[in-house]
Amino acid sequence: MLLIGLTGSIATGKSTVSRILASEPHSLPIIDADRLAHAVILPGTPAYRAIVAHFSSTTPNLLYSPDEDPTPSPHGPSINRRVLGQRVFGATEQNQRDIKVLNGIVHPAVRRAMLREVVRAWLAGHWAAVLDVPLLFEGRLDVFCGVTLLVGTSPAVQVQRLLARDAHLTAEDAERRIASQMSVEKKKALADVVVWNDGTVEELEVEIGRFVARMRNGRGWFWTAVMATCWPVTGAVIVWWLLGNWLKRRRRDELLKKEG
Ligand SMILES: CC(C)(COP(=O)(O)OP(=O)(O)OC[C@H]1O[C@@H](n2cnc3c(N)ncnc32)[C@H](O)[C@@H]1O)[C@@H](O)C(=O)NCCC(=O)NCCS
Ligand SMILES: Nc1ncnc2c1ncn2[C@@H]1O[C@H](COP(=O)(O)OP(=O)(O)OP(=O)(O)O)[C@@H](O)[C@H]1O
Repeated sequence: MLLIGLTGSIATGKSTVSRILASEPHSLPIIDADRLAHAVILPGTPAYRAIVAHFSSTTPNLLYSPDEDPTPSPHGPSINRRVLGQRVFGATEQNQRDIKVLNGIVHPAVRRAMLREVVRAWLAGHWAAVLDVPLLFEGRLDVFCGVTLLVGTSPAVQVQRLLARDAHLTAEDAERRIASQMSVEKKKALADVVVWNDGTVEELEVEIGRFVARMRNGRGWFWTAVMATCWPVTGAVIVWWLLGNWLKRRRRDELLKKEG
């Protein structure tokens, strides 16, 4: 099964691309890291307890009051993600420390949940699955993907779409969220395929259709049959390919370092 690592900065169109890939004629399973990150911090989970223990005493209104809680639970009040986002996204040293702590709590749980969904997609016999992960390169999850697909927009379109979608964010909030991610230029250097999404959704659908066709054509029936029936070959190919991906990523990191 081909793992397609889908990434991009905030509001560049990952969910829109995911929707295209999930619907006819592609019908691919989508493993959405944002959705999983929300699920693993619900009341009663270990990540919830760790976040409350670390942030609640210094973050007013971190937890919803019972009458405002959008997802009431018998395990306790939900975390107000808007409030937590305001606490951790930003350029100050305190923000950097906070996001590190939050990532350290949430990311291992998300990775475990992702692995479970990948196995489920594979058992269901899909030819490919999409890992929709905003922090694919930052978390080095690209190493596990057969191909990485970056969705990009120009900065002006990105801010305009972000503010139109998330009306509660101010222009300053938007800039802070964008600033807490790797730059688009760097992501472009790390991605295998780049799709530019400054145009219409219809134009995006055509681009994605071309990308899927290329991926399908690249999968020879002979190797697919050998991999499906001969486990030692499958194991050897996976190890070989992981090593290749790791080396490719190292080369790209070195190039980026040289370019400063
Ligand atoms: C801070 C939180 C509570 C804010 O929740 P909120 O619902 O307001 O935003 P949401 O989760 O939908 O994220 C929107 C976008 O923000 C960006 N973003 C989210 N987390 C991070 C992060 N740790 N670093 C940089 N950008 C991030 C991504 O582009 C994401 O698509 C939430 O984003 C979170 O728990 N983040 C830490 C976990 C994480 O890294 N999630 C990203 C996928 S693993
Ligand atoms: N080509 C397009 N034309 C017009 N609007 C678009 C286009 N692509 C995406 N949008 C809109 O831009 C907003 C951001 O897109 P989307 O939610 O897909 O981005 P995202 O990368 O998944 O965001 P996030 O990082 O926050 O999860 C949405 O409101 C979406 O409907």
